[in-house]
This record gives sequence, C-alpha cells and structure tokens, in this order.
Amino acid sequence: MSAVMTTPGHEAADDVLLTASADGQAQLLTPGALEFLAGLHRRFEPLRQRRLAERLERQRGFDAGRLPDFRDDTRAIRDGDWKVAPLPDALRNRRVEITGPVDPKMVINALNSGANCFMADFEDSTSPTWANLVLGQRVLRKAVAGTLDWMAPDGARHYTLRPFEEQAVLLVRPRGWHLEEKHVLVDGQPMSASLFDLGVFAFHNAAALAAKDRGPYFYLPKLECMEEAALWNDVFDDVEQALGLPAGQMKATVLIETLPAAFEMDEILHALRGRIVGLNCGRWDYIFSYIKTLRAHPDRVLPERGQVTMDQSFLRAYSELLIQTCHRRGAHAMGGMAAQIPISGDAAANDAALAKVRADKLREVRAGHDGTWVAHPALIPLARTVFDERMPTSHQQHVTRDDVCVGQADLLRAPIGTVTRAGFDNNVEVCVRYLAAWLDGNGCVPIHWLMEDAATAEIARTQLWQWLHHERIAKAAGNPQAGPLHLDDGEPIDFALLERALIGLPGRLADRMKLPGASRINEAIGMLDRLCGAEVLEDFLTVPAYRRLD
Ligand SMILES: CC(=O)SCCNC(=O)CCNC(=O)[C@H](O)C(C)(C)COP(=O)(O)OP(=O)(O)OC[C@H]1O[C@@H](n2cnc3c(N)ncnc32)[C@H](O)[C@@H]1OP(=O)(O)O
Ligand SMILES: O=CC(=O)O
Ligand SMILES: [Mg+2]
Repeated sequence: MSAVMTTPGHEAADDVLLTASADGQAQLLTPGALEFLAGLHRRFEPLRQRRLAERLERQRGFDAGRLPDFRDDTRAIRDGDWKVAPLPDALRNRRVEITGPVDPKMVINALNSGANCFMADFEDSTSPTWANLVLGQRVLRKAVAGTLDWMAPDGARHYTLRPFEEQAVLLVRPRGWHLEEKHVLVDGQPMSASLFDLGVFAFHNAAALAAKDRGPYFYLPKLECMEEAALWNDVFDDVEQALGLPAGQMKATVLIETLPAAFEMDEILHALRGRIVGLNCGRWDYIFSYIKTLRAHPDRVLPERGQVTMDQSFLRAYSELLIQTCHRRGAHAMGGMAAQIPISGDAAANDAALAKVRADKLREVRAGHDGTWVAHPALIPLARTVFDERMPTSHQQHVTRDDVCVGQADLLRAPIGTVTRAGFDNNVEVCVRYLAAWLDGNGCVPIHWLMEDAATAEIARTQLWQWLHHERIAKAAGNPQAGPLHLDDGEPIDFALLERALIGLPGRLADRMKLPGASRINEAIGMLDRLCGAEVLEDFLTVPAYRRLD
C-alpha cells in the first residue's frame, strides 16, 4: 500500500486523505482502519446519495401540497405476522438510559451513573470538530477496553471506571445520513459522517465487545423511511462480514424522530428485523421534522416551543403508535428526553423542574414504554423509581396497546396555541447561544435550565422561519388574503421584530462573556439572521454551521 502523507506525521491509506490532525489520531486512524473506512465509503456512498436525493424528492411532494401518509406498497409488511430477532440479554432491561456527548468526563460519569444503558452521542449533543470526534472515539475505545480514566484539569479529582458489570451498557449514536465528515476524503470525496462514526467504533471495539458477550450496539438517528433503514442494515451486514462477527451481533435501536418515519415504523423494524432491538421517541427532532416537513402547509403552524408538549394529541398519537408497533413486533418502545435538568441554588425551581420530569416519565411508563432517557445523572433515581413502581418486569412488551388506533390525521393534527413575545425572543436566544457554543466545539448546553442540543435548537430555528414566512407561504398555497402571523399581544411577526430581537440580544445576556461560545455570538447572530431571511428553509442548521467548524 503506498501511503499518502497529509499533515506531517499523519498517514493515510491509498486515496484516503486526512485534512486535519488531532491528538492520538495516528493510533486510531491506522492504515488498516482507513482502508476499512474507504471500503465502506466506496460500497455505500452511491446508495447514501440516492437516499438523500429521495429525501429532496419526497419534500418536493410535500411542498406541492401532498401530506405524509402510510404507504400502499408496503401494506403486506404492516399486515404481516412477523417479529424481530430475539433481544440480547444486555438490552432486555433498558428502563433508564442516560445520554451525553463523548468527552472523557461525561463518558466515565455516564457509564458509572447507575443507568441501565448509556448512549454515547456523536449526533445531537456533539459538535463535530475533528478534535471532538477523534477524542470521542479514543475515549470509547478505552472505555470498552476498561482502561479509561481522566484527571480534572485542576488535579482535584481523578475519574475512573467502575467494574464492567456495574457499568451502563454502551450504545453509540453515529451522525445521521445527511452529514459528511469533511476531514476524511476518500478518492477525493468527503466520506459520510455516519459511516465514519460507526466504522471507526466497530473497527476498534467489535472484538473487545464480543469477548464480553456484547456487540457494537447503535442508536440510529433521523431516518426518514425503510429504504434508509435497509441501507443501515446493509452496512451492518458488511461490517459484520469484514470484522468476522456473527450475523446480527451488531444491534440497532432506531430513533423515530422524523415525521415521514412515523408512517413507516413497521417497515423500518422489518428492514432491520435481524438486528433491531427497539424504536425510540426522539421527540425533539420529531417536532423539528414536523415543522420542516409541513413548511408549505400554512394550516399546520405550531405554537411556540413551550406549548408543544407530549400531551398534545399529535405527539401522543406518535408515541402510542410507536409502543403498539414495537410490542407487536417484539421490540422495545423507548421513551425520550425531558429537557429539564436539575437547577442548583433554587430549591423551589428545582422541585418544579423535577416534577415536570417525573410527570413525563410517568406518562411514558403508563403508556407502555419499556424505558426512558435522562439528560443528567441526578435524574436517574427519579426515572428509575417511576419505572420500578409501574414496571416490575424488565420490560412491558406484554402491553400491546390494542386500544390504539392512529391514522394519518392523528399524526398530522397541529395543536392550537399562541406565540408570545417571550416565546419568540426565547427562540432567538436559544438559537444564537446554541449555535455560538456549537461553533466553539460544545454541542450541548444548559440555557435557562433546559438542556439544549442540535434538535431543540432546530425547533427554535425552524419555528422562527415558519412564523416569519407565513404570509408568503399562505399566499403561495392559495390564500391571497393571508397576512402575517401575530404575537398574542397583537404585534405582527415580521423581519422588523426579528431584527429588534437580534440587535437587543447581546445586551440582554447576563455575563455574556462567560457564556459557552461567547466569542462566536456575533457570528451566530449573523447566521441566524441569514437562515431566517432565506426564502428556502435550510434542511439542517448543522450543515451550514459545519462549514464554519475547524
Ligand atoms: C434531543 C436529544 O438528542 S437528547 C440527547 C442528547 N442530549 C444529551 O445527551 C444531553 C446530555 N446532557 C448534558 O450534556 C449535560 O447534562 C448538560 C450540558 C445539559 C448540563 O451539563 P452540566 O452543566 O455539566 O451539568 P452539571 O454541572 O449539573 O453536572 C453535574 C455533574 O454531572 C455530570 N453530567 C451532567 N450531565 C451528564 C450526562 N448526560 N452524562 C454524564 N455525566 C453528566 C457532569 O459532568 C458533572 O460531573 P462532575 O460532578 O463530575 O463535574
Ligand atoms: O434525539 C432525540 C431527539 O429528541 O431528537
Ligand atoms: Mg434527535
């Protein structure tokens, strides 16, 4: 193999070019690993591109007035009597799962947290700087090997892992199909971020996991249809063959977090039936996807973010359909993330936040979910108590929810509500602060004591766009009388309102210079202004933002 030298000291396999360098990269991206990644790229990139083109085509249909619906051509799958493969022991009891970005302290804290599972996240909560990705993969490799430790920079605390049997079961969430890894060029093309994240993790950890009677377990984000699930399945088959793993050793849990995917839950389970272990209600991306998918439907505008709660009927329908579908097929129906995190220094506010999380978990366990997510270790006992009290068995697949009857209209019904000035301003603030932190390498931040990540920020961004463009969209949809939307105090939602909110924002931020990503706030303001002003809604905030990273 003739190696191509890129950055001095960073070797790449034939026709693989690494365009950046980070600590420990040479031990991770060895010639063997790069050859493996190049193989994945060459075999699957054309299909990925086809699936992405189909997304655009599907969206063109929705923009022309069509509404998402259950497919006619897959009726036999929905009506058929089949089950997914049996679940591995390690993923039978998933009542509390903690999630978080992949820095060493987080990973150690999460694995030690007492949760049943830990989803190490390269997607919504990680800003994909090259340094973060390389560090994250190194950290996970050490975690699987049992050698991970971390010293706090001030030397005050040394973090080490609990014994393996006491650790949460590790699942990894690679980035979605829409993202590229620009630092790895194969034959001159950037490789898929999904294939990079999954490929590097599987390549380095499959053998060590197999030795512990585990496998590479993944959460798959932002799928839109069964063909995308089938693509993942082909990738898993290919990786298993290449690494000499038994078929089906790699497991998948799919996030149902796009509106189109809610109409294909059976089909997605079927496409991955040899390895899928569950579906998860990724509620934040789902709300974002609802807005994005129905952007050209002026009768389906959502009220402000705070009013779009899981008890709204379209979200209840989605989660109940997910439970019914999973339990019919022998898969777990995982709940999702409440955004509240513990509030320090204000006992009353903390009690109120925890009460909201408790109510959310209670709703999930009563509805029939087999487990749930928490964003913070302090929420684990609360979630565990709620599930232990009402779910004495390791899961509740016996709750078949035959009473649930969800049709197209139920999944699409827009909630009635309002947009307040505070809600509008909060969307602006969340977008700007999140984007600034993300550009600075931090993909998950607390803002006003709520966990904010790429999915929650996307809701804020797309809502602003949808409200601001409502009059134009409504006229294009055939309503020449349409006017702008209004705040509940009567002020029109227009670009003047946005400009005032953006200009006033820096002055409203207390201790601005201490905020994560403080130095990039003006850049984030400029980006949000452009994203909101564009006639065409950008599909993902992280795509233009990624061009500014590294
Ligand atoms: C929509 C979705 O996709 S949801 C999934 C993606 N989002 C997530 O995973 C959110 C993960 N959560 C987080 O990143 C964090 O909880 C934040 C950013 C919201 C808040 O973090 P912090 O401000 O550090 O919280 P806080 O100071 O209260 O943390 C206390 C301790 O808990 C640890 N901690 C907080 N959250 C987590 C977590 N998710 N996993 C592991 N440890 C955690 C902190 O590292 C800290 O540890 P230390 O005492 O050893 O220093
Ligand atoms: O990934 C989870 C979500 O809610 O989005
Ligand atoms: Mg998500």
